[in-house]
Amino acid sequence: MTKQNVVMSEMGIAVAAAVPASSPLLTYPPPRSCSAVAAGAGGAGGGAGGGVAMRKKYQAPLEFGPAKMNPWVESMRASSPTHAKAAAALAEAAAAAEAAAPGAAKDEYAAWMVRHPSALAKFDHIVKASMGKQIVMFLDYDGTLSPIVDDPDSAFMSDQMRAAVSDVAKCFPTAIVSGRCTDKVISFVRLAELYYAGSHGMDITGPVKVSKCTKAQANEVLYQPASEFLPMIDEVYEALLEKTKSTPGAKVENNKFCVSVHFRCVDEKRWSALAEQVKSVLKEYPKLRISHGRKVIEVRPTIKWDKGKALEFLLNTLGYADCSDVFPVYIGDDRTDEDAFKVLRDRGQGLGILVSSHPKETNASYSLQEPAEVMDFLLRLVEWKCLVQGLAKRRYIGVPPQM
Ligand SMILES: O=P(O)(O)OC[C@H]1O[C@H](O[C@H]2O[C@H](CO)[C@@H](O)[C@H](O)[C@H]2O)[C@H](O)[C@@H](O)[C@@H]1O
Repeated sequence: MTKQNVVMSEMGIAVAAAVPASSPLLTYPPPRSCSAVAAGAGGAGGGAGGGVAMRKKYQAPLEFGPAKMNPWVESMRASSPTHAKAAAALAEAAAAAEAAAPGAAKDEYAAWMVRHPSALAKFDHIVKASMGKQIVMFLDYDGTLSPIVDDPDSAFMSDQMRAAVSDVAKCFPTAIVSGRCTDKVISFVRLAELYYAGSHGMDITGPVKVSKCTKAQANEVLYQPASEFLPMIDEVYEALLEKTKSTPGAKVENNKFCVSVHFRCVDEKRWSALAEQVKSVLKEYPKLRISHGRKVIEVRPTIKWDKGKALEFLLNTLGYADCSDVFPVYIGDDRTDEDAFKVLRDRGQGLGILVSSHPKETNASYSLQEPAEVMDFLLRLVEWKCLVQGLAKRRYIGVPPQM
């Protein structure tokens, strides 16, 4: 097996301590009002951190000479947990901060956990809220089903995770929603029975259908709202490849309806320069915009379409438009997943679960620390569903439930 440099999930907690309480505030997403706090975590579709703005922690000031740090880089850093390589230095800084303000980071984490409790700890509460409703599962891929690694082409999910997702899909309609192109994410997940919404929801396919004539198997294409952008995306991909090839470690990934420019393996001193390279290419493409992810800048069409819209499209496709008896559960780790969390919050339906081991401003109601916890949560859902179904069957055939 290829040895991968997996991002350390526990870094978040350690690094949290490294930032003084006076550090500046995060501007994304904008702080919400106190009324949103009142909706609180734990409620179906309930809100997240509310008006309490999170500090912009984990961010040692970057030295880029006299020039100001590129705002794209700043924004990307805000959503990128620290890499294992920086662990030693940050642990040291964390210890120093802990000495300066003992317990501050722990207190902040504890306060965040009150607003975004563990979906495992609150499992009974969650399934109770879903009673009498159809659960529909939405799962992000990178950082949710697979660990974050240096090489995007090697972000494989484990066989155990695949089995858990397969079991979940037997119990509930299930979709994978990813920034990657649909073909790539299908090749990683390898489960024919799922819906896939790749390219940040711009390429939606249904479960595999077998053609009667040719016996060929293919995922049925359901919606591609950005198809007119295909030639432009190919062109900008080539331009970005050319422009960034001088930056060691930079990687450009063609995700069909969008392009990712990876910063993960680039020396942080070069991040601003790389962001400038991307910016200079995009000047020629006013119909494209950017979003940020975990050490990645994503280039995509300016159309009003995102993971939240994809979630709504899939609910409609599954026949749950305007239904009150559906309970969508969306699990994701990244900033682009916030669009989906927000849709659920605004609809007051189901719930969002953020995968993060450190405090982050989010529209999700609950949290899970890492993909391993996501797997536990999925397995518990399956177990619960089997139990409920078993009890229902016994009731139907008149067998008394066993104690
Ligand atoms: O929506 P997602 O499924 O979470 O996809 C978002 C991006 O994920 C991938 O990049 C991230 O994971 C890589 C592998 O662990 C990591 O090297 C990179 O730093 C992360 O940003 C994917 O490669 C991107 O194309 C997706 O947009």
